[in-house]
Amino acid sequence: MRLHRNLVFAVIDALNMIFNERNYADKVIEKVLKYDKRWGARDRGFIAETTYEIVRYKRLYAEIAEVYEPYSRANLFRLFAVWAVLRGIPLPDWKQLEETPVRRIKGRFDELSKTRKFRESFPDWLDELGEKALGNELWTKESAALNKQAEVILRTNTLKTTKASLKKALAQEEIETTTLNEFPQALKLSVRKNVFVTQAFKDGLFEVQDASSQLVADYLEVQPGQRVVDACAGAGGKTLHLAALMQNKGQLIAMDIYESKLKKLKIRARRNGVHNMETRVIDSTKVIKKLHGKADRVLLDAPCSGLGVIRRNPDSKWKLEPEFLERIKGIQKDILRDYSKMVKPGGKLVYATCSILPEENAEQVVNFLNSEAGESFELVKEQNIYASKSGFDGFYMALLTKKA
Ligand SMILES: C[S@@+](CC[C@H](N)C(=O)[O-])C[C@H]1O[C@@H](n2cnc3c(N)ncnc32)[C@H](O)[C@@H]1O
Repeated sequence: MRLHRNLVFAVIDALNMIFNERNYADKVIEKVLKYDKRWGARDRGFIAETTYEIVRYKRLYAEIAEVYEPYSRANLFRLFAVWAVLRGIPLPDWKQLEETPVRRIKGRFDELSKTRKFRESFPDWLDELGEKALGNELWTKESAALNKQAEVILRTNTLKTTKASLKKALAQEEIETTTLNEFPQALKLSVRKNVFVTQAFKDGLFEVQDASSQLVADYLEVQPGQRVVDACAGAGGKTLHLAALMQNKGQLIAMDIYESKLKKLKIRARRNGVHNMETRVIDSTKVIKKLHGKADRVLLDAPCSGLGVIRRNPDSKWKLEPEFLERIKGIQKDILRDYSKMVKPGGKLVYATCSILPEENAEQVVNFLNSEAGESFELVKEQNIYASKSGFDGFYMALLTKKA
């Protein structure tokens, strides 16, 4: 591989915005990719993937390069040089890469790789937390799996098409996909491509949604004609799936505390041909109270640490803080206590997170069941999904029923 100056400079700019200015990696990459319209798919892929890789391994590369935050431009080039050397990419004779100590980099890599928190590049507190929560063996595998690039998975929108027809439509647009056995509506891209520009996407034939996430709506066992509440709907990845499972029949109420997210959901719903959904902003407790005892099904896809989806958001390793985890656990507890009241007797509730920490998952459910609000509920089943075992995002889901 030959390194191109303007692409490498774009990576350095992106790293500066992510590490020093603390912007979100996905937003930064979106911005940097707009620098030059002439860049092709391969150039864009280089910028995005190289930036993500250096974000993933920030701690390891910084230890190898012996550089500390905030990173000067010269030090960002040193991080880049570590990435290039470890990949075996020949370094060009640019002045920014002069005097790169290739042998020393390889030596330090071998030494530091013996220690998990350096090898997998996790902050001390998170590495300790992961080991305490999952045990040494599972966390060692999981921390490695969370550093793998996530594949692109699509969910067929069964309101508009079938998986087989979607596969064909995408093939006509030169997008090859394979099916995944345990996921009825999923297609996996054989080669990473921008699927948002396809006609199939514009026609609402699919949404991009990780395979683990596709299990959540199924878990709620919805039926056409029911009243279903998605209480933490966000931009509605799971709401759209619920609408499809309900075959557009019944009432689907999507809620969130952020109106901006629900606005995005409305746009997606239109594209998906969803007609049975309405959105409600949770701007007071009244919004929830109005629905007490009225819902056949309630989905609580709760806000969480996102530890299960680090493959997609590697910068969250560096943004997450112990205080945030404590705060979010409090919110999860409140959500379970307050929103579960919307379930009618005999109805069902799913509590889900994209975290792998028991304290956000099974322990929240146990505490809820032992509380006054939870005494009329029973746990039917629960599932922990680990990236190291499934190859997809880490997730947790629990199905509860309210006694009739
Ligand atoms: C894991 S995300 C939801 C993702 C979404 N269900 C999907 O599939 O695309 C959690 C959502 O909960 C929302 N949220 C945070 N606090 C909340 C609260 N107290 N009540 C309702 N929603 C809340 C966040 O704005 C966020 O959109």
